[in-house]
Amino acid sequence: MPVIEVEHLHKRYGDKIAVDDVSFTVEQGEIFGVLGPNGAGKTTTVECVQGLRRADGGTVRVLGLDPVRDRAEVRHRVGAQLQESQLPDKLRVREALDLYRSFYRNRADIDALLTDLGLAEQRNTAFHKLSGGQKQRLSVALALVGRPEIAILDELTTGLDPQGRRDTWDLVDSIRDRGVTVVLVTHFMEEAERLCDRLAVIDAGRVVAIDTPAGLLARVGSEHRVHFRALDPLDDEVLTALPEVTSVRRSGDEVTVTGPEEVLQAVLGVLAERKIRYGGLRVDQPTLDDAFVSLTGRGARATTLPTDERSS
Ligand SMILES: Nc1ncnc2c1ncn2[C@@H]1O[C@H](COP(=O)(O)OP(=O)(O)OP(=O)(O)O)[C@@H](O)[C@H]1O
Repeated sequence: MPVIEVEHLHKRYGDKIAVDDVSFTVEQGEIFGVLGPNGAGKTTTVECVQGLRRADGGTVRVLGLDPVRDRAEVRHRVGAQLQESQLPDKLRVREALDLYRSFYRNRADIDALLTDLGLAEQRNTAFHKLSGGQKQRLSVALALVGRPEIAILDELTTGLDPQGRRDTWDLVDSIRDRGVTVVLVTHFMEEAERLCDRLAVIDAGRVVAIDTPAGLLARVGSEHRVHFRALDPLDDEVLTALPEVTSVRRSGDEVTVTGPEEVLQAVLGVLAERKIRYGGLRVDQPTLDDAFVSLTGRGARATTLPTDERSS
């Protein structure tokens, strides 16, 4: 059963079209990703879902409600992550949770939440003394303090180190395990691949694909790329003659061979057979980055708009 239904959402800021035409549904209990480069319209889309912005066209239903007209009800049932700067420096972790809890009809057990989010030891720590990862966990805790049915997490791991990012991913899994539907806004491919059941890829205000991570990968095919440096003379034909090889590229003694999953074994076999020494062996598998590039014609981390347009 869908808990969020967005149909032909359109939103402008003055003359600027932030969201052109976006449609998707989110099913109960899933982690749904909204993925796209900076300026694609992700935040505007989820702000319309939360009822924080009024759409200029299309319809949005959340738990069967109109998020603008039924804002009060939606606020109780949809938890959203706060931006860091929205908390005063001196506010302590426990105080922040107590305060935000008082806004909600359904109230989470704060001690259990602190333990679950690994913040029990920081309960009396002032906000400005928390590390980046702890601040991030607190913002997630604040999104959960009203025991929401849906949690919207926007750019959750931006600014975290790799360990902090992995910890946060485990946290998102555990939120879903509590039965909460998660909408995750991100421009990190790896994050989307690791966490999301399905995702909408948004580019320049439009949905370019909605699929599972595996489904998106399948769209770019399953070509693997084997890179190595040939330390002995090697004729390209030795490689192109292999049935597993679809292409061979050379740059000096650097060789890149593409083919299906079996291409690595085939290449290693022929190098061993001909006693050709090699170094720097590396294999690239297709990633969501490749899927993104093939869907949109550019990398996910690229900014889509020139600076002057983004500042308007
Ligand atoms: N309040 C606003 N007034 C004018 N333009 C805005 C406003 N908020 C966003 N925009 C513009 O609308 C477009 C979509 O912005 P939005 O923040 O929704 O994208 P995003 O995909 O979330 O980007 P990011 O990953 O950078 O947060 C961008 O071009 C942005 O500059």
